[in-house]
Amino acid sequence: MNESLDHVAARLVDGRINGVPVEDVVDLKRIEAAVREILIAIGEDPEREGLKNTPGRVARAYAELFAGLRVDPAEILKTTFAEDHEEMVVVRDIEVTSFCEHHLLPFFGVAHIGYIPAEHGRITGLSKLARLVEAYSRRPQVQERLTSQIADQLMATLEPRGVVVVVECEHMCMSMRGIRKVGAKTVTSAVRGVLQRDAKSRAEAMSLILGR
Ligand SMILES: Nc1nc2c(ncn2[C@@H]2O[C@H](COP(=O)(O)OP(=O)(O)OP(=O)(O)O)[C@@H](O)[C@H]2O)c(=O)[nH]1
Ligand SMILES: [Zn+2]
Repeated sequence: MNESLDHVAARLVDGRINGVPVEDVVDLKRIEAAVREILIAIGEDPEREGLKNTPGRVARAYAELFAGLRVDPAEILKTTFAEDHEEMVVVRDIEVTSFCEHHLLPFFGVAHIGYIPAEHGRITGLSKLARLVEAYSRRPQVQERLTSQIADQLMATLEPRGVVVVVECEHMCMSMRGIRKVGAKTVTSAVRGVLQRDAKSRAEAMSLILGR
């Protein structure tokens, strides 16, 4: 299987995800067999008209939904620009759709990312922040890890003065089943560098991020 997809806005087009054949992204046959087994186990008939093509569909959907596992997030941040901007850059409301690794049910919401470039440092293209979110969310996840992985990758690759990441999501495993609390939002944050040390900068970052 391919180690890496060249970018992450994973979409299945003509049997390919970002140009990579779908069978190189996941083991389609294995997923198909497993889904067929699940259908039998829940008491369904996998041969009936409506379900006949379901194992194949699920396999192709999983290739798209878990494509982040084949992406090297450091690659995404390779294109940078030298810029003397030593103030906060914030991209707010980046859509998140991911899968809780405990139940393989979706969680979804938004991520907000802020960073302060280093003195005479480098900035990244704004879309790369959203691509980073995609790379880490298109895999089995927990929200806390998603949040800290984004922050840590930005620190490691861009070497900024500070980073803050806030993720707000609703988890289907809490609303569709189990405790069944629809609308409960989980908010996680990861703060790194100067923003961790300096309460005033952190407060400014948070007010920009939360838009209040
Ligand atoms: N910390 C954290 N927990 C999560 C996340 N997604 C799902 N969970 C929780 O993972 C836990 C798994 O708990 P278990 O007791 O092993 O599983 P369960 O019996 O299905 O739990 P219930 O959901 O309480 O019915 C649940 O409390 C979920 O709410 C996440 O992103 N972060
Ligand atoms: Zn869950």
